[in-house]
Amino acid sequence: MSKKVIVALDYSLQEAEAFLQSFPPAFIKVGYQLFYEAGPAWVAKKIEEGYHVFLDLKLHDIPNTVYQGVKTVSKLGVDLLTIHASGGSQMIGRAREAVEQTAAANHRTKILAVTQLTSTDQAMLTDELQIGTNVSDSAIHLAQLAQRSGADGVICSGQEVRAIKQATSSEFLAVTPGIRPKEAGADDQKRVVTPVQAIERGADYLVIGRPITKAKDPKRAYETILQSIEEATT
Ligand SMILES: O=c1ccn([C@@H]2O[C@H](COP(=O)(O)O)[C@@H](O)[C@H]2O)c(=O)[nH]1
Repeated sequence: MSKKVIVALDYSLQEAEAFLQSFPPAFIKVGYQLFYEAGPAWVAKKIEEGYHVFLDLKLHDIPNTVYQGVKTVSKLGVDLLTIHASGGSQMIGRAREAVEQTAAANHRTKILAVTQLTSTDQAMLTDELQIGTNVSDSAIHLAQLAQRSGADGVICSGQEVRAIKQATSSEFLAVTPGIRPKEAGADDQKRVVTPVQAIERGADYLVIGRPITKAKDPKRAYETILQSIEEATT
């Protein structure tokens, strides 16, 4: 069960190392802040040490540029890598081609396509971005596009995970950030659910950052979340 919760290490390199010394989760997410400072060699070292790594680079560019970038980073052996679904079918297809080409005998990086960021709400989609669809409908549409184009799964809010599983398939991965235990504040997240809600709606992995990393006792916060999931599923 502990592999279900991916801890987002939105930290400097020094902070990340200190965190992992005090409490090593099985699955870690490396985003811009840590990757830009620590670099690919650090990620490769963590994989060698036994961590499962989700590299959250949210690539979004022309198909060839994404292909070249994915080819380079997937050689590291990360489990999960993000691109944006809104990059379109060709871009997603090229990302899939890249991970197929760099796959080892027993390992292939899985491509996850970001649907609508969990920090986006309806008002932002309509008023700022001038996209005239419902935010959940848009996430479902992008998930179907991602599946058709070769992604292994999506990043979505727990609010849409059930509908996305129905519109795609149970094997198509749904990875959900925007997770907030009841007692935690939402911060900049808009489409949030609790850990138990995400699991009950069918999420394959939960991505959790600040409710763990900013807690007074991160290990305890992590274990409390795992326990709540365990209790809800047994
Ligand atoms: O739609 C998305 C895509 C990615 N994220 C990432 O997940 C974590 C969430 O951190 P919290 O501190 O638990 O809010 C963060 O690293 C984001 O970059 C997301 O939140 N939403």
